[in-house]
This record gives sequence, structure tokens and C-alpha cells, in this order.
Amino acid sequence: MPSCKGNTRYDFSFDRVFPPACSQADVFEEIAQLVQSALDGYHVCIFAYGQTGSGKTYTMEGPDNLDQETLGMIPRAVRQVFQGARELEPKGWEYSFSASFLEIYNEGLRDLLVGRSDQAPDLEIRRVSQASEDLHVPNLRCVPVASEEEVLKLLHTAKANRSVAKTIQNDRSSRSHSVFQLCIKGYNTDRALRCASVLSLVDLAGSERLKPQSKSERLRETQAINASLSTLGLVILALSKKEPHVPYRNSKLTHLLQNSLGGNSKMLMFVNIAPLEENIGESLNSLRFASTVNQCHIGTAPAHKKGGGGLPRTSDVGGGGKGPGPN
Ligand SMILES: Nc1ncnc2c1ncn2[C@@H]1O[C@H](COP(=O)(O)OP(=O)(O)OP(=O)(O)O)[C@@H](O)[C@H]1O
Repeated sequence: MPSCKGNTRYDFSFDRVFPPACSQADVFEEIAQLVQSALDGYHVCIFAYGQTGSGKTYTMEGPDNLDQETLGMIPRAVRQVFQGARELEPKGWEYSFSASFLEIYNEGLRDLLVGRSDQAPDLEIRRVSQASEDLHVPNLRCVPVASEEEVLKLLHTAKANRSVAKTIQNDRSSRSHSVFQLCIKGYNTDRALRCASVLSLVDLAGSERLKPQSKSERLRETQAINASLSTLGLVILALSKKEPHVPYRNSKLTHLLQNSLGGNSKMLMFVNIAPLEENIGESLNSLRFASTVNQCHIGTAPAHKKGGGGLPRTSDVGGGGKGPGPN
């Protein structure tokens, strides 16, 4: 993928490049198997990275005036998961699902499924129990869902709650990470098998570099965003190098996703690039970040299962993940 600044040409190489004319369906086709593997018991984490206005929300959710053509990755992924679960029913698999949607702003968590006045005051990431490494957010609304339509209603609620915050606090959504998670539990009573996984779809905050003239509030936001994006890079780098210490706890984003990054997970990152010349500096920055991502190979992911062999086989996506390095 060539990118030009003045007379200088920069070349980058990625698994796949989607030019502007590509449809949402074309993009989803690339991740469909990965999404499907969440039903096989793999944690799946999909990120959208890029500068503000480059199309991250469009990619993940779709535009405000959604139609079947412009549906983003989240509604398409949800549709595929429910369809896949139905197809596994004749093989004895029964699934249950629950969904949550939160926002991380200035290292604070906010539940996007409840209104501003009903927010739990102390949303924190905790271990599920002393004996477990699994993490959760007590008091976060986690809604049992049984159909695509039920999830779409939740997405609608989250969007409405986000736009209220956007009005109160000028364009806050650009400066927060949003994390949609679908928890998937599968049971096969005939064969005494169960699997559990989380499908996480993350719209990252805009990746702009700090502008020297930034006012103090904007400065704090940008520092928080840069620190968490950089930690995400360091976490993935540490996983790819199999380092003994992975700095998950250095940001709320990586701490929240700790169970979904690394060992039992598959990961994919979209990097959104604004095609305008005036954005070339940020675009190059994003492409460099993405290049480092592309060079990280984390290894083969074992599925999250209990019981004998014979998990549901819905896909044959190879294991492994890719991750970014720091800027
Ligand atoms: N592929 C596309 N086709 C048509 N319109 C698009 C496309 N991608 C983005 N847009 C439009 O560009 C504008 C900015 O996109 P979007 O809000 O998704 O950017 P973003 O990276 O999420 O920004 P922010 O960081 O502020 O949330 C929106 O009006 C969106 O509808």
C-alpha cells in the first residue's frame, strides 16, 4: 500500500487493504471466519484503530442512517453468531448469550446500556473470584440476549447514550474507547461438553498525536488515549515475545480485555485511514503502528473448553493473533 508525502513514497504491506469503494459486506467477509470461531470457544477481539473521523465507528457500527448495505461489523458479527448457533443445534449444541457495551473515557468506565443518571458510581474491573483469573465489571449491565434483534436494540440504546454524552461534552465519543462484548456459552449435553468465549468489538479512541496548543482538559484526554493505545501495543508486543510480564494493568482497556488478549484469543485490527492529503501525517503514523501490529505473531490459540474433545467446528480459522507495537 503506497502512501506519499511530498516527493517521498512510503510502502506498507498488510494482510488486506480495503480501498474506499469497498462495501461493509466486503470488509465483513474478511472477518467472518474469525467471528465464527467465537462459537468454537475462542476469545475473539477485533479493534478499529485510526485518527478521529477516519471511519472507525462507520466500520464497527455503521452510519447513523443504517440500512442493510451499511450495517457495520458489530451488527453483522451478531447476526452471524446467532445464525451459526442455530446451525449447530442439530449437532446437540445449545448456546446462551449475554451482551454488554461500555465506554472508557479518561481511564474511567461508563456503562453505555444505562442512562447518565442510572450509572453505577463505581465501575471497576475485578476478578470474578479469588480462585479465578477471570475478570469482570461488577454492576455493569450485562443483558441476556436470545436473538439478533435483542442485541440491535441494545446497540441502539448505547448509541443514544453516547450521543447524549456527546452533546453534553463536545464530541466525547471520539475521545473514548467503546467496547462491545458478547459472552457466549455453549453446552452439548449429549457429549458433556461446554465452551465459553467472549467476542469483543472495540472502537478505539482517535489516535491523534498531542498538539502543543492543547488546552488542559484536551491534553489530559489525549494523554490518557495515547497511554492506553501505547499500552495496547506494548501488551501485544509482550505477548508476541512471550515475555513473562505483560503490562495489562497499565491501562483500563488492556486490563478489561486481559482475558481476551493472548493465550486463548484471536485478534484482528482494522486500521482506518483518512484519504485526505491534509491527514497524511496522522495516516503515516497509523500505518506505522499497523505495520508493527502486522509483524507480531502471538501463536496458536487453544479453544476455551471443558469436557472431552470435539468442540463445535464452525470454522477452520488458524489460531494466532496479531498485535500492534507502540508508536
Ligand atoms: N466507508 C465509508 N463510506 C461512507 N462514509 C463513511 C465511510 N467511513 C466513514 N464515513 C463517514 O465519515 C464520517 C466520519 O466517520 P466515523 O465517525 O466513523 O469516524 P471515526 O474514526 O469513528 O471518528 P471518531 O474518532 O470521531 O469517532 C462519518 O460521517 C461517516 O459516516
